[in-house]
Amino acid sequence: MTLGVILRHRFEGFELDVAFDAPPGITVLFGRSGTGKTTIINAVAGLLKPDEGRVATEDWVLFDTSTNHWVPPHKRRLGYIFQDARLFPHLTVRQNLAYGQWFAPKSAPREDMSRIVDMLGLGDLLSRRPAALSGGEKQRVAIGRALLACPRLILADEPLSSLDEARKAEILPYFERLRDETKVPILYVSHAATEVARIATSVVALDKGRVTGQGPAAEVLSDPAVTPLGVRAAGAMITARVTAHHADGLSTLRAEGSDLLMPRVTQPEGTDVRLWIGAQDVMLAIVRPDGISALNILDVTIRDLRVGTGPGVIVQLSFGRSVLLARVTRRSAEALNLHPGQSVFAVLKAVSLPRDAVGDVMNRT
Ligand SMILES: Nc1ncnc2c1ncn2[C@@H]1O[C@H](COP(=O)(O)OP(=O)(O)OP(=O)(O)O)[C@@H](O)[C@H]1O
Repeated sequence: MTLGVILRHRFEGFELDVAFDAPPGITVLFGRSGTGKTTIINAVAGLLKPDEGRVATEDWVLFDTSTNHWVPPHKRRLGYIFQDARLFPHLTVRQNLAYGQWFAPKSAPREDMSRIVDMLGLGDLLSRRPAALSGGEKQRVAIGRALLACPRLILADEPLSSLDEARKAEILPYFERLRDETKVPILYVSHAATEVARIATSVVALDKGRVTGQGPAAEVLSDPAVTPLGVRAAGAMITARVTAHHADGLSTLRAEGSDLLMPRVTQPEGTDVRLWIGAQDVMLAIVRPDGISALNILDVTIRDLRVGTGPGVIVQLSFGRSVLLARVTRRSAEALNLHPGQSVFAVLKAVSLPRDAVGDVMNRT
C-alpha cells in the first residue's frame, strides 16, 4: 500500500506546496525546523484542513478537497508515535498496549499482542507503570500501542528527539524492525541525518514548504543538490557487510570490494549493515597517502562538484556502485584541480563515525 500526498496550504508568511508518495516502510520527512513537516503530519492526521489537496492510498481516500471528501480524524485509523510517549500513567504497560487494541475496529485484522511484545522486547515490562520505565522503554510501548490499533498508516513525529544518544541507540533497532516487518506506510518526521540514514526506506527532503528531493534513502541523501540540513550535515549512506571483529574494538566491514575499519559495530559477523558517512569526515587525496593515521583509504572517482556560496565544496564520489560525499574547501578543490571523472582517494578516519551511524539493513523479502 502506497500513500499519495498532495497538499497546498497557506499560513501568513508560509506556503506549503508538496506532492510525494510514501511506499510501505518508513518515509522520512526530512528538513530543517519550519519547513512544514508537522503541517504535513497534521493534514494527514486530519488536525488541519488544507486549502487544497488529496491524501489517499490505492483503495482508501482520507480527504480530497476537489470532491469535498473528508474522513474525520477519529475514523482515519492512524497510529501515532509522538516525541513524548504519552502513555497513561495509571495503566500498566499491558493495559497501555491493550488500550491501542481497544481502538482497532472489529472488522480489522487483529494484531497479535504477543507478536508485538516479542518484536519490541516488552515481555519483562508488562506489569510496570510508565513511571518505572526509561524514556526508550516508554517509546517502545508507544510503538506497540500504535501497532495494536491496527492502523492503516503510522505517523511518527520526531519520536527520538527527546531521548539522549544512548537511548536513541537503544530504540533505533526497533524502528528498523518496524520498517522491515510492518506492511503499512509510516510517515516519520526527523531532522537528524544519521537517524534518517538508518531507518528510512525513502526520504522526502523538504525546504521552505517545498519538496527538494524524494526517493530511496541512499539516493536522496547522497545528492549534493538536496542536503536538507545544509552542507555541514551532508553525508551518504552505504551498505556493508560485517566481516570481522577485532580485539582493539574495531571491526572490518566489506563494502564495494574494499575493507573499512570502524569502531562500535555491534552487529554479528556476516550481517549487512547501513553505514552513514558524513561528508566532513571524508578527506580527498590525488595520490595514495602513505604514513598517515587514518585507517580507511578508498579508491573513488569524482562524479560531481557542487560549489556553494561559502568556502566549501561538496564532492560527490563514485565508490563502486555506491556514492560517497566529501566536503573540502574551494581552495583545496582548486589547488588539487579536482574535476569530474578524476580517480582520487577518499580518506576516512575510523573514529569519526558517529555512535549511531551503523544500522541494520532492510530485510524485506
Ligand atoms: N497554525 C499556524 N498558524 C500560522 N502559522 C503556522 C501554523 N502552524 C505552522 N505555522 C508556520 O508554518 C511553518 C511550518 O511549520 P511546521 O511546524 O510545519 O514546520 P516543521 O518543519 O514541522 O518545524 P519543526 O521541525 O520546528 O517542528 C512555520 O513557519 C510555522 O511558523
